[in-house]
Amino acid sequence: MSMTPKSAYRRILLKLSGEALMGDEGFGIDPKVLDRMAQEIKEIVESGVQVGLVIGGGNLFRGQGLAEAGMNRVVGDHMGMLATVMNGLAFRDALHRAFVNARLMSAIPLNGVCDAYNWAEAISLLKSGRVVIFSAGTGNPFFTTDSAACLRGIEIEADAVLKGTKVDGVYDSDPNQNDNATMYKTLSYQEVLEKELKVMDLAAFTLARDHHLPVRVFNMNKPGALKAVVMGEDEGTLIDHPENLN
Ligand SMILES: Nc1ncnc2c1ncn2[C@@H]1O[C@H](COP(=O)(O)OP(=O)(O)OP(=O)(O)O)[C@@H](O)[C@H]1O
Ligand SMILES: O=c1ccn([C@@H]2O[C@H](COP(=O)(O)O)[C@@H](O)[C@H]2O)c(=O)[nH]1
Repeated sequence: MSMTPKSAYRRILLKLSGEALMGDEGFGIDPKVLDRMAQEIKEIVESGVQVGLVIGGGNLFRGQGLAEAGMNRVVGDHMGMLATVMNGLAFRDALHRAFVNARLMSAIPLNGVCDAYNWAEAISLLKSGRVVIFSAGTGNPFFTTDSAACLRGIEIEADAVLKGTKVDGVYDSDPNQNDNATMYKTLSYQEVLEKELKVMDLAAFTLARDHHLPVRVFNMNKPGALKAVVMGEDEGTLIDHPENLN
């Protein structure tokens, strides 16, 4: 009988911060971060977990920032969505180098570059053990990749959205602004809304709440944290309905 520990999830939607892909660089992608994350994903795929992936674009472009600099917001958002395709291309390449089978889909069709988003095909690929990267967000301006993560997470019937970010979890205030910020181990969706904690934008968050999709926030820069989350360990912050929290 196998003594391999069992993972807590059958299928996950993993959201990785685009900003965290910069590593020590000021802009763009640090290959060291890509390779480390690819290895961590390889380990969980080999343990039998199906992985859908959404990557942010904050290391390259954000529509809001571009609009503040004078650009049309919709054009800026288009650039932001294309930035997530670039991150997706780099990440698929890193997964292939790590011998992980991966497919890249885009909500904005880019013939000859990657596949167009197709729900049924994504489910079939996930079932066959491929990592599926969902890029170009929702395909619409005025949204974020957190909304895309929750949307795709619901569509693929993921057990949870695992949000990899640059801090250890959700705090009572921004830990990058306040040294005395305290981290929560668990939170209900309602508490997040009442305390106005910055976990995700409201559109993403209410989508998760209304579709009973748990969200776990963890630090993607902490080696082993993703594995710990997938094995059901008490890593980061879990957000769910109160009846599902201990
Ligand atoms: N209450 C809070 N708890 C945790 N982090 C917080 C909180 N308030 C603000 N933050 C900030 O939110 C940041 C993480 O945000 P998030 O992961 O959504 O964004 P991102 O890095 O901008 O992602 P992307 O690059 O994909 O757009 C943290 O680095 C932290 O400084
Ligand atoms: O559905 C979406 C998703 C994203 N965008 C634009 O892309 C950037 C990058 O995404 P982040 O979530 O901020 O990392 C975002 O700021 C938007 O400008 C979008 O328009 N629609």
